Amino acid sequence: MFPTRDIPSPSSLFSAYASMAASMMLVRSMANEIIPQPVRGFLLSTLRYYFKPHSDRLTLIIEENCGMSRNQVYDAAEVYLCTKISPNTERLKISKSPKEKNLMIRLEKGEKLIDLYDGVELKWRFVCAESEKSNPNDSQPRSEKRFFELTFLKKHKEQILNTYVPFFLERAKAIKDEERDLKMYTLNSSYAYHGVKWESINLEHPATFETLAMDPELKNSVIEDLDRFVKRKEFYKRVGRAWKRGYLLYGPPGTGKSSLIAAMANHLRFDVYDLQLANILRDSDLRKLLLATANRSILVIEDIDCSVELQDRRRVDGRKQSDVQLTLSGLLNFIDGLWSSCGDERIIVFTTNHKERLDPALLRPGRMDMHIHMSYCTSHGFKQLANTYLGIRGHHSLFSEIEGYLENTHVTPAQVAEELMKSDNADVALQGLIKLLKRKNIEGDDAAADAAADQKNAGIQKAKRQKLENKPRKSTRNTRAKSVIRRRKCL
Ligand SMILES: Nc1ncnc2c1ncn2[C@@H]1O[C@H](COP(=O)(O)OP(=O)(O)OP(=O)(O)O)[C@@H](O)[C@H]1O
Ligand SMILES: [Mg+2]
Repeated sequence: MFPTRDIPSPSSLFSAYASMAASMMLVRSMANEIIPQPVRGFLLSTLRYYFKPHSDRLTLIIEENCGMSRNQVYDAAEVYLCTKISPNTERLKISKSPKEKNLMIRLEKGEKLIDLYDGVELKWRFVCAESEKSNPNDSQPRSEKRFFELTFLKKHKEQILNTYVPFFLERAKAIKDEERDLKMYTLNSSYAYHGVKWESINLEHPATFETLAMDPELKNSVIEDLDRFVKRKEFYKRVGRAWKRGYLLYGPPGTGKSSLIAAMANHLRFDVYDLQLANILRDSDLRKLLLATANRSILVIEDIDCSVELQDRRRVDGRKQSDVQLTLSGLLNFIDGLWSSCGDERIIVFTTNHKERLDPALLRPGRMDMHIHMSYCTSHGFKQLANTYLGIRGHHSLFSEIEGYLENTHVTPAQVAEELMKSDNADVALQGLIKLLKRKNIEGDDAAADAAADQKNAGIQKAKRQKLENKPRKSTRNTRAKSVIRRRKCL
């Protein structure tokens, strides 16, 4: 049952209203006489403010521009809200420019949506309003003012401003990173004449951690290491270290070092700077180049064992010796010192085919955080490649033969991948691989026999040399003695 109330008659309502209006007029005329005008105005506006019904909601207006520049909160909201589109949304805008990979989806004007954050309900509305013309005779069309309205209960104001807004700014950044093309920067070819410059192209390397054939434990530890690194901004700040991480990738050619770098870049959505040291002459140029690199990037120095043989370069390129002033210690000191503290989220990767040839300065503990060995193809690596290239997920009758060969044959993942690409027919491709493995196996045996023979020969040669070294010394002494005698005789 609904509670019943006495409903006043229209005539009683009218007389109550008339008497209230009369008393208001009386108060006003008395006030007009007693209270001076400025004070009266102030009192009236204060009374109006306090007796106006107040909403328990707060609305934030997020305009497209702030002064001359774009409002980052607006741009972030636009991107973030695309992920919140509900089945109730009726109108959306879609677009795609030639340079973009994906469709861009945005709210249409007047559309509303609801977001939930930590149990708080947030109402969003996208508004496009035509701005007023300052001069009504102006023939220019009215400009459109776009903004978002974000409405929520006032009691959540602190939470929304301090955590929700930073949260969607961060989310939008991640979404944009995901959408944008990765870049690969290389040194421009006319470097010597036009000074230090990076040139970029889109990095469209398809390598990912899923397609990379490598020891699964090692692969997981690299992924975990990268993920931990990007999450540790506060940690690096707290312990007073530059937010950088160094990886040394070593292994024979064709074992996937460059592919691993591409997989890292694709995983983190970081740009890559490929620093070809052979093109740089001076430490000062190197510094300029390094300072021109952006945050959230991977600096790659490939074949470090070859590129730092600076003395040899002097002879090769024929430049004056004074022109060539790039040193490994200059590079390492700068990377460890100034450069890494000038930016955030820096990753440095060195690669080499010969770890044993590297300068000990590079291998010193603390210099490269992780040493990653990229090995010849293992049975696990082969299965990964068979899955990627031939789509074989489970077992295949030729696998055991192949795995048997792989145990004692040195074949790189690049060579295996090349064989597997030769036919769409899995049997044909795998037979081709077996042939290669057999050949390699024989070559390997021959090579081992050759190596053993070489070793034996080397032993014999060494013994002979030692013998000869002993003889000449005597003979030299004899010759010298004879020549002295001869000279004396002459005298
Ligand atoms: N571990 C791997 N997993 C998957 N594919 C691989 C792997 N290693 C090599 N490949 C294939 O071989 C090609 C060459 O490999 P990559 O350039 O990564 O080798 P690398 O170790 O960098 O060789 P280099 O020492 O000569 O620079 C790659 O494009 C890829 O197709
Ligand atoms: Mg490489």
